[in-house]
Amino acid sequence: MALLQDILYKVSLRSVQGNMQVNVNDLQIDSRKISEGSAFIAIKGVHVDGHQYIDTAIEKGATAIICEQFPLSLKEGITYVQVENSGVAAGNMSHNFYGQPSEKLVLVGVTGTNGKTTIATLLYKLFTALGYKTGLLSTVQNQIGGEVLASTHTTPDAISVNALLKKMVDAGCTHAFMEVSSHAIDQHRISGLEFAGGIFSNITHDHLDYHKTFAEYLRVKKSFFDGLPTNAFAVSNQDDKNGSVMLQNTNAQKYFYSLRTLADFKGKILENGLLGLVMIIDEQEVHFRLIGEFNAYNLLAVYGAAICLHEDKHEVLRCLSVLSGAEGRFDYIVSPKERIIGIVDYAHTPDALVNVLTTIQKLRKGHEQIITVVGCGGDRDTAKRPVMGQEACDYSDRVIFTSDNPRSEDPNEIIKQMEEGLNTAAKRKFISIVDRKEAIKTALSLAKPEDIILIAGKGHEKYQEINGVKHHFDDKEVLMEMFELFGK
Ligand SMILES: CC(=O)N[C@H]1[C@@H](OP(=O)(O)OP(=O)(O)OC[C@H]2O[C@@H](n3ccc(=O)[nH]c3=O)[C@H](O)[C@@H]2O)O[C@H](CO)[C@@H](O)[C@@H]1O[C@H](C)C(=O)N[C@@H](C)C(=O)N[C@H](CCC(=O)O)C(=O)O
Ligand SMILES: Nc1ncnc2c1ncn2[C@@H]1O[C@H](COP(=O)(O)OP(=O)(O)OP(=O)(O)O)[C@@H](O)[C@H]1O
Ligand SMILES: N[C@H](CCC[C@H](N)C(=O)O)C(=O)O
Ligand SMILES: [Mg+2]
Repeated sequence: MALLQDILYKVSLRSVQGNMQVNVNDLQIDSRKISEGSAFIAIKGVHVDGHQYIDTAIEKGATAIICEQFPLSLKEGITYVQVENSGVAAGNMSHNFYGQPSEKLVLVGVTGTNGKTTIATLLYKLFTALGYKTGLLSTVQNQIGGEVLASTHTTPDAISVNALLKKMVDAGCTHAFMEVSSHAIDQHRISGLEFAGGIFSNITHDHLDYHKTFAEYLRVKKSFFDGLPTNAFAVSNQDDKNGSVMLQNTNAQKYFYSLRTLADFKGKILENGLLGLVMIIDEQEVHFRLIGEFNAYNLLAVYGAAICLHEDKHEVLRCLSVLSGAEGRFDYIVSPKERIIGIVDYAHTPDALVNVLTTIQKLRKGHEQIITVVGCGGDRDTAKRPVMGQEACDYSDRVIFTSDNPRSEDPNEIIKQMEEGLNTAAKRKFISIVDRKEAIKTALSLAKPEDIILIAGKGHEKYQEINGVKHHFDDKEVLMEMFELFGK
């Protein structure tokens, strides 16, 4: 519980009608979650305008309304606060309501098209291994020390972020690592948070359904770094075309990592195989369990951030060398009899798919076929579908197009779009099987001893979302079931 006036600290107000000294029991951006004595923040969303739920919120017990426009008629006994931007207000108000939790621990945000979960999870594991009680907000799961909480978003809404950070503070966490998605930046889910540092992984094609242009996607990602304070650090990828642009206007202390040129955190790959990576980092040779060049970048980002947080370099590398990555990222199993390698990976962008497939190509000894099972999510960027379709065929011997999470779309239509524009060579390699289980089964039936099967796009996900219903589905579980069924 807090005074409305206090939780409006730092919020840009336009006008107020009613009493600012009222107690607020709870803060909500969703009228469906309102209880007695709540404050309701009306946000203009992608689908509907929260302002149309103001009266419903009052009927359910809201006593304070925060909005960008006052309703035509104001109700007696209710405090109405007009703000410049409801999304930004939600961020700042949540921060105040939950007692400024981000200022009570070291909070580091990770942004970029690919690698956020891997980097944030590695940082969580690293700092836990270094002896700190640590929190994590990620696509796969949220963690408060050892306690695991289900995750619904890559970056939760402002209220949930602050509620979770408060739980971390109350549980004694000193550090928290969180993914910062472009949707979250754009929707101000991170407004008001005090970051000790920010990390940039890379930026490639994704989410153009939402951001419309690549320039806008880049601008949104960059605004995270523009907003960092002077005492924070910003660690960026020197080898990404936009790695420098990202930090161009930040006030934070700038650092770069690179595998190719001189940089604050310079790495070199000596070996890259199924057993992991051998790298030289800061003149020290280290063996890591993670696979592929893209993970060498993730490891450098993690190393750089740990050094910025004043951890001992030898200790950091020693702890990092034994860590595994995040669930469902290059997760592989070898079949017992025919030594077929099944890889489950979360590659759901063109860049990630090429990275994972080129990594697999480098791992093969020569004769093995690469069989890829891949789909694209519904209600998401449609432009990436034909690109991912072509790439899968370019880098594999056989490809099975299937469903990812169709959501509200017809999965056959999505597959059709993946097939569009395939070149002649690609057309000879693919078949389409809409049922994902059948697709994986077919991949197994095609596989000869020692072949490599990549099942891309869903990684750790334990469901398939079809028309608003999440049905249990686990790529790794199905893969193991098929290994057994075929006795391979
Ligand atoms: C497209 C998108 O990002 N949508 C997010 C957005 O919802 P929205 O703008 O569609 O909300 P809306 O339905 O238009 O409603 C507007 C407002 O009215 C309120 N409302 C609505 C109905 C009602 O009866 N009463 C009411 O008060 C809503 O609570 C909301 O505040 O704001 C909501 C609250 O924060 C999010 O839960 C929701 O995430 C949806 C479920 C989603 O799927 N988002 C994905 C795309 C996403 O955010 N992904 C990124 C990761 C992407 C990546 O990096 O790969 C993520 O961070 O998870
Ligand atoms: N640094 C990287 N560069 C390019 N691709 C990567 C990198 N790290 C991981 N990948 C690929 O991208 C996939 C997703 O990785 P990860 O889950 O770490 O990214 P993310 O940014 O958290 O994704 P999301 O936006 O869905 O939260 C991996 O399964 C792998 O195929
Ligand atoms: N965070 C990403 C996850 C995509 C995962 C993929 N399996 C899909 O459903 O498209 C998103 O919400 O766009
Ligand atoms: Mg993620």
